[in-house]
Amino acid sequence: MDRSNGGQAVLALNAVTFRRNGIQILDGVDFTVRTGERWALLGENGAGKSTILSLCGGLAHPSSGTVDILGHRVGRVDLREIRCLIGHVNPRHPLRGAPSVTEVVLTGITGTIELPMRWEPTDTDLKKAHSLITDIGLDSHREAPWPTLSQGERGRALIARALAGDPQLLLLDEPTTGLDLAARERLLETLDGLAESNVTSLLVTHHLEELPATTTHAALIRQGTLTAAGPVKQVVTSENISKAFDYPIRVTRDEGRWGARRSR
Ligand SMILES: Nc1ncnc2c1ncn2[C@@H]1O[C@H](COP(=O)(O)OP(=O)(O)OP(=O)(O)O)[C@@H](O)[C@H]1O
Repeated sequence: MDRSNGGQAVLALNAVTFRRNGIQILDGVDFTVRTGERWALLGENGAGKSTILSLCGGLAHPSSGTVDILGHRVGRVDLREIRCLIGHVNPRHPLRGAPSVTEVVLTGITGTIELPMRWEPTDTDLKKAHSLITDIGLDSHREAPWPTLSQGERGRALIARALAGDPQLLLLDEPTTGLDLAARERLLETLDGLAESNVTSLLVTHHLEELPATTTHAALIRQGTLTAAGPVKQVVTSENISKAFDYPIRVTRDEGRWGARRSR
């Protein structure tokens, strides 16, 4: 396994292409995410971000090239085995009925959308779920039914759900989309808090303002091709962002957080 830069490769994409219905969606995508790194994947609408995330989550196979997830080559192993090592935070998480926050978080342990019939959590499972709920600041909503939660509360509950499975990799698909200012800041605080436990993560977003301050690396994608990838300070620059979005943008950084304005 590749260990350069000190960390083990958690994700390695090499010369990845992805085609659907005769359309080339990804072309020659290369990047490696190592243990403890927190990556952001940025690009305009339709650039191919979600497609990369689904390859990284073992939800799709590349048309050519290779994808290695936690040392497993996609195509050579049962993808279900890989998926249980990954926490996938998807704001469009499909949920029926009205499970409580605790029940939703417990589904991170069972690896299912709903709690399996006749499955009972052990005391350890419950303690773990409750401790994660405390960590994300939802103690007072522990037994609240899902439909009554705000979008921000759901976002945080889904992060707790993803962590309940002790993932070796966390994938976050636009986790702050649609949140109000305070809810977004709370969620970013939660994500920054995860940095202390050295969780390896890959977060997809369109907006620089939605990058956690603890982001270590970034990849920029335009029309299915990476235009830059590497340490965040080198990648998230006015020049690189303007190129990726094909628009003149001035990038700012203040107290660790990024901002973007049209450059004049
Ligand atoms: N099954 C498919 N058949 C044809 N085209 C597809 C298919 N799936 C995705 N695409 C196209 O591939 C491109 C990349 O889609 P993807 O969802 O990965 O982009 P994205 O960067 O996540 O976009 P957004 O920011 O808008 O969510 C888009 O142009 C999309 O229309």
